[in-house]
Amino acid sequence: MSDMKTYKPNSLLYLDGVSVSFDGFKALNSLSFVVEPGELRAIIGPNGAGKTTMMDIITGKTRPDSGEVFFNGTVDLTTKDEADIAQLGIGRKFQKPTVFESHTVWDNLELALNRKRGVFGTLFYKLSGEDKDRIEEILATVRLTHRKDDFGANLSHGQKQWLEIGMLLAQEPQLLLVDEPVAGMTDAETAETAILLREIAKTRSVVVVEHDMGFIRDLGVKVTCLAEGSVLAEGSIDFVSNDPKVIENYLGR
Ligand SMILES: Nc1ncnc2c1ncn2[C@@H]1O[C@H](COP(=O)(O)OP(=O)(O)OP(=O)(O)O)[C@@H](O)[C@H]1O
Repeated sequence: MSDMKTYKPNSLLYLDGVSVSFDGFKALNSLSFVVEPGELRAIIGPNGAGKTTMMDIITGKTRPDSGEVFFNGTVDLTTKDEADIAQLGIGRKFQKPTVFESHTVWDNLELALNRKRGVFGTLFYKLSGEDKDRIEEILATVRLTHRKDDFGANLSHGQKQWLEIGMLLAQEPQLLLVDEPVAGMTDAETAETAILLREIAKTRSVVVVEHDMGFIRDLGVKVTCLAEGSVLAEGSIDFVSNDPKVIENYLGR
């Protein structure tokens, strides 16, 4: 029993019975789910279901009142602060893009690469060939090679979102949490984002929260539907979207 408490086999992210209340309101109510290494997971659910709170718990912004949160099978995230958790390899992309508008796409990525090194590393830092290769690789992944010399300000909304995903990739997270990436994107950008996230999930795990059901369908991965702070249904998009509880609480609204 005690072994089970400290080792969660074959999980990159493990939540069990996580609850948190704000002024007596249960934002999370015994939330449990597991993300495997290399998995891309989609999270859906109505407004107020607890999706943002769930990400706040994983990243150490909010502490659960009860429940277990483990990273990589053994690391108890409830004992770590936000900086520790980022350092452990959990990256979070908020809904609004926050790229440096007066810097070029390339410089944004270079800055993100430097951030990983910390102050001391940056002091004696000169861009190595290896770093340049990594930036080129990230540019290709986030579809911005042709825009590398353009200022952040001149990118489309979708391209800003991709650049920010690229900036997170520069920090080599093992787990990437992405909040509503396609809100405000064109249809073409939305379709491309599904492909892009699938590519990214070949080398790390990704958890993506979205309301856009067409996009979720394009992802073609396991879906977890939250409602009232816990899991309502989980499985393929067809399974989840045909669940009467999901229709009643979310899709049919
Ligand atoms: N810091 C807080 N203080 C008080 N209430 C909060 C706090 N954070 C979240 N809540 C409440 O908890 C509930 C869950 O909110 P949460 O933002 O996690 O839902 P969500 O699924 O992300 O919704 P949305 O799709 O609208 O982003 C909401 O009713 C919200 O008002």
